[in-house]
Amino acid sequence: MTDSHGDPLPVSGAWREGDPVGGRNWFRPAMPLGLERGGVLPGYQIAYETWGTLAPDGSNAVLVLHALTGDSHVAGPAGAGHPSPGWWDGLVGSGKALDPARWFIVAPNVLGGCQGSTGPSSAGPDGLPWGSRFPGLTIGDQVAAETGLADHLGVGEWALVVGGSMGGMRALEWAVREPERVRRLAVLAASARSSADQIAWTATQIAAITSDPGWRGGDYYSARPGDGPHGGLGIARRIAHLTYRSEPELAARFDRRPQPGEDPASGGRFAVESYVDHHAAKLVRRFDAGSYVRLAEAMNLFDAGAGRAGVAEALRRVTATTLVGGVDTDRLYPLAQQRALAEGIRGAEMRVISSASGHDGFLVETEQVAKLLTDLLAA
Ligand SMILES: CC(=O)SCCNC(=O)CCNC(=O)[C@H](O)C(C)(C)COP(=O)(O)OP(=O)(O)OC[C@H]1O[C@@H](n2cnc3c(N)ncnc32)[C@H](O)[C@@H]1OP(=O)(O)O
Ligand SMILES: N[C@@H](CCO)C(=O)O
Repeated sequence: MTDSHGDPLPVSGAWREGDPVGGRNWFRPAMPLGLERGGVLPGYQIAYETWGTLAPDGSNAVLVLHALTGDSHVAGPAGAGHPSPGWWDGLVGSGKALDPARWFIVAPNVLGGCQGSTGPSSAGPDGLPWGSRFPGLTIGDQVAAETGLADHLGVGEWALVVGGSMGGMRALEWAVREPERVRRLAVLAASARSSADQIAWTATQIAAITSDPGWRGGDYYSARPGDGPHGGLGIARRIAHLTYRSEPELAARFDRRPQPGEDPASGGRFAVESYVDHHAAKLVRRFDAGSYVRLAEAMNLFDAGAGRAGVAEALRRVTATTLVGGVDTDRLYPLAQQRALAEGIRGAEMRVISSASGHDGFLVETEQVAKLLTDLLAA
């Protein structure tokens, strides 16, 4: 099976020998998953990694939920089956905020993703890639799959559920849907429902992918290598990446400088152009366009208040000790959205992460996030 670049998908990577703290496992429930938008998903799997050991009384389990293009590899180096190094390496490990000596840390790859969990690039019931037949998912469906994983692992109640961005949506959904199973909650750089601005940015990214002739209606997996919608996926990433960073940061880092050795006036690139090209190329090498579209749709549909008499009512269900974090320069999920979340959840505390990096601040400012989690875990 190939990705949108025509390269083999990194879906079958086994646990790497020598990984100091983690291993990847698969949860394959026997029951199909009924979906909120209709239909069922038969025979799915959730890839996950764990660090540490579940305490006999089950009190030390921590669920870490990744963002749009993240994966189960929260910590540790890149390697076979892990195209990127751990995205929160500064937070998980000996002496860190989430120390495996104390906590049993679980990180699943999201349902619909492409890093081990079932998604559009996975084989469907007939053995062929799901492609366009892969059903539309919601954040609620993804959390439902994760509750199955929690049952499988013997985790009745999470000591902490934490996530940023799309991971923050899932963390919030967990605390609203399963309040008795979430003792502490950390929602970072997210909101209770996707805003018009977020929907528009995401829809534009989806359009970039689906208008690439290589998309083939979502059924490009048997195209010859290199013939998938990698151009469209790269444009989607360029758009997304700019929303993840801040304007002052780009000005300070790149200004109008040309990329070394290139002249923008003669067909060369500005340094900032080369920077977004680089991030596009990197994502295209490690991510599947079909997953990007399905996950982006789920984010756009997210509204914690849907079917629950509105956001205020939904947030009232949360019983977890809650910390909401936002990044002061986040132009995609502005602070006002996290403030509203913190106001709506009983007893929740609001923390502001100071960063030049915009939305990506929740990934970059690991020291501040570590402090936030350490404080919450001490509560
Ligand atoms: C929670 C999650 O699930 S998120 C998933 C995790 N990973 C990703 O999303 C990967 C995409 N990257 C990102 O989102 C961000 O880069 C982060 C948050 C991971 C890291 O942010 P930062 O440390 O600030 O990195 P920054 O945005 O400056 O990018 C650095 C890269 O740009 C490259 N770069 C910088 N300037 C230029 C330039 N002018 N031309 C080309 N490349 C450039 C660097 O060489 C570096 O490359 P590398 O990442 O291949 O080593
Ligand atoms: N850089 C992150 C940000 C999304 O919130 C990602 O790609 O998942």
